[in-house]
Amino acid sequence: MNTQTSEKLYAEALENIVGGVNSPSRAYAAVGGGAPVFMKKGKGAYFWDEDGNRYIDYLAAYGPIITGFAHPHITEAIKKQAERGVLYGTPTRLETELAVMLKKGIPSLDEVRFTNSGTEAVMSTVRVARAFTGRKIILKFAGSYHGHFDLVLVAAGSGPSTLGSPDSAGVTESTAQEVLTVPFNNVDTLQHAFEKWGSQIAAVLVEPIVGNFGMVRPQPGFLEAVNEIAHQAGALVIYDEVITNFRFMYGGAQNYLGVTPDLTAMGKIIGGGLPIGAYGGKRDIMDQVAPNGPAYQAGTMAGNPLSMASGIACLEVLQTPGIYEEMDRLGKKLEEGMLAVNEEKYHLPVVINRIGGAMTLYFSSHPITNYEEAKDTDSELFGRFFKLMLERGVNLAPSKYEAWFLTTEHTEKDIDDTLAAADDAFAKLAKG
Ligand SMILES: Cc1ncc(COP(=O)(O)O)c(C=O)c1O
Ligand SMILES: N[C@H](C=O)CCC(=O)O
Repeated sequence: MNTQTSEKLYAEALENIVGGVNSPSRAYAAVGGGAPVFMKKGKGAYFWDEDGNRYIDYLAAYGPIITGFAHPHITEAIKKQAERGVLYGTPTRLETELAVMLKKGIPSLDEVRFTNSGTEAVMSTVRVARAFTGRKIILKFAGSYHGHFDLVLVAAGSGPSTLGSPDSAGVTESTAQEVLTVPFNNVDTLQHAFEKWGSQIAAVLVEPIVGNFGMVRPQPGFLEAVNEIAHQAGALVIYDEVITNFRFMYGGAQNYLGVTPDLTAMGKIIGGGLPIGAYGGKRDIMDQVAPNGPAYQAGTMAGNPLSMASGIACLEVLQTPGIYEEMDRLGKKLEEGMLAVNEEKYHLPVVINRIGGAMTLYFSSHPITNYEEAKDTDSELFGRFFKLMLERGVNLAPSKYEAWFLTTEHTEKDIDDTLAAADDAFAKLAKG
């Protein structure tokens, strides 16, 4: 495969953009290095790089592109809005329209507020929880990722853990002291943390289904225990649904699992690929937010008409009957196909965690239920697998900690082609 143009563009980018990328996850540091492929255009489940190579894509831009690239309904909505102006700095009917759609999908939202990114959304929920409870400490789970504001860059997963910097430089010791980190899926340590610090904990911040040390389900009863322990101590529960909202069904992971938080942070899919974040929850808690209450949060671009129009169009597409069932069916076929071919021919240590159309393949001989187990998987094998798949025209996220996302545009043939690529890649790995 010729990737000369990507290599040239990467060299130029390195001269001008720190690390050559605008988000560290996009570098290939965790998969053996080299120039990331530079994409030029995308359509449906495929994109094409600057050298004209075509890839079946499972990155989905780290999750937002659930309807595939350049979906006609979303593209049309963006075009129409762009012609009317991209930003007004006034309220628009689009904001209420999207807010109502979010509320219909996720019934725990009495009121919402839009932001420009998932990071801002989570950051705002933390501020609101502190304002509401008058407490300082946030308890979160090791290896989860909640964006890049200071507080959540303590023991953070995804990009930070991939690059070996889960505790970012530049985060002050006093900020780090405001965070407690415990293992996911472990009620005992959660209970102990609350026994010691309970009266100072403002909120538990949790990805209800983890997407940032791979896809990891909560064990039965775990999220119920989180609610019970937190509420007993007077703390709130915040779900970070930036990855999971509208991912497995038309609603949140909270609907999918049947558990309800006090506050929810959202992002990615709800903007249809344009920058967005949102947060919401119970009315009495959300009424802490300015102009109703004393917790300030704002944004020049927040609720901008382009992101609203794109988000509305994306959620309209996701209301198509059967769409989530089909992503689940194709995801299952991909999961079972890779496991079967490996078991039959190669016997590599492969574990796949899948929920609907989102999955992670780990090179591991043990199940993955928490961050420690995700760390203890073979990074070197994953790096080689990633490159072998890329050479065979299949694009994955360049990290063993990220998810593969199916879109509404992947077809049976795409899955068959991906399975053929995986068969080939496994064969090379098995040879050593
Ligand atoms: C669970 C979770 N929370 C928050 C974020 C931050 O969102 P953004 O990158 O839009 O700031 C991400 C991803 O980046 C995420 O996966
Ligand atoms: N896993 C992260 C979000 O979901 C990756 C996004 C990024 O860091 O660019």
